[in-house]
Amino acid sequence: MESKRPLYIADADFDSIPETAEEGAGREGNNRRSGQEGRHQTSSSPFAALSTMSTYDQELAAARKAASLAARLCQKVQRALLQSDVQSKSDKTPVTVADYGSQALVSFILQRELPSENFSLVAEEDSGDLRTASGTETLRRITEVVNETLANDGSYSSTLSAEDILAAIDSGKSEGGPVGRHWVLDPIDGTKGFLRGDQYAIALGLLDEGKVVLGVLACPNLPLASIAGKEDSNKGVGCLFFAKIGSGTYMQSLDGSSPVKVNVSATENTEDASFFESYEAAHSMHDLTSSIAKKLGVKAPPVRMDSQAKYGALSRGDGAIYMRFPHKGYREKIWDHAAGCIVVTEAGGVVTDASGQPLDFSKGRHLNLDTGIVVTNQKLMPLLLKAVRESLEEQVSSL
Ligand SMILES: Nc1ncnc2c1ncn2[C@@H]1O[C@H](COP(=O)(O)O)[C@@H](OP(=O)(O)O)[C@H]1O
Ligand SMILES: [Mg+2]
Ligand SMILES: [Mg+2]
Ligand SMILES: [Mg+2]
Repeated sequence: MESKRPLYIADADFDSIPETAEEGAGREGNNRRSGQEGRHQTSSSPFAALSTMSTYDQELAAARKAASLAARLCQKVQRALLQSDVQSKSDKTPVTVADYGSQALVSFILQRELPSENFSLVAEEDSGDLRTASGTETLRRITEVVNETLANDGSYSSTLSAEDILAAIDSGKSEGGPVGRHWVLDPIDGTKGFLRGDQYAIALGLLDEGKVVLGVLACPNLPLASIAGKEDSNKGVGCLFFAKIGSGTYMQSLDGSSPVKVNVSATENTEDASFFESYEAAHSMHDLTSSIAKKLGVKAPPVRMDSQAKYGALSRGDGAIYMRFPHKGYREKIWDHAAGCIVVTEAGGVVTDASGQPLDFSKGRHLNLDTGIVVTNQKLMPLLLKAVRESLEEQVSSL
């Protein structure tokens, strides 16, 4: 049964946030910080900063609402996925009714909640294929599922036409860049995981003058409890991670439980540090990450997972390292990392390219990267970068 409760999340919700993730969710996992030694705790209450800072609060509330509602849409489509809901894009990657529907819904909600003449959205999908004769049925399904989701939520009285849906999707064509504010959206990150019934995420970030200032990750198939050491990690109602610059990272269940603050693993011991990587070998070189893990003495096998759910899981200490090394020639997109990056950094982690440089989200729709992306805590990063350097050198010399 779908809940009909509107998803609007007011600032007052922060009043009930418990002090730690353990308190709120009764989670397992033994490799996290014992106390709240987070960088942003300047007062006895972890929420003082949130309640006094007004910057980006409205934007964050709108982003949480948009991502939560988009997650409901995706869950509905995933439950009843039809073969006709899946298309292939010109670059041969898959796209579904849910990718388009999620993008239309998030775009609609952001524009409704935050009316602005300067609305700018950098998003993955466009309506090109939907405007062709073969896209007509897909567009009908998208329109239907978006309107059903809006009607079930009940906060808006609007019914969107097929033209409104196309326009909402195409608002995502912005080029982003270093000036002004730009929303960055991956309506379904990990479409291949979504199709397999595995992990996927709705990833929404906000850039202000080229920097990510807030991020929301809705992960409908990620359990609220730690997945560290678990075989079956696809249960429960799903998680919503959110972070605002200078205010830490919080997690709540997608059905609206109280948010809890999360922190990355504090482990300083590489042997205990399990690592995440893409499930898809085509997205990241598994042989290279295996050589890096070996140099670090990592004992556990890699945790292979689709989407930015990896950043979410890392932000709460389910594992300590995430490595991503695309095959030669691939250009990373900003929507694949913007939300995940701030979710991890606000939880005390570090995200860099393979040479240790921070990711630069100000260059347009792509990231200009040196080889790969690595993520871990501050203590482990120098060791990880050293192992990466050595493994990359060995890879070059073996050619
Ligand atoms: N050859 C490739 N190398 C690296 N990443 C790729 C790729 N082809 C697609 N991707 C990206 O990898 C993302 C999924 O990452 P992951 O492997 O962590 O699940 C995809 O996001 P979408 O699913 O939104 O298209 C897509 O942007
Ligand atoms: Mg895609
Ligand atoms: Mg993606
Ligand atoms: Mg996507």
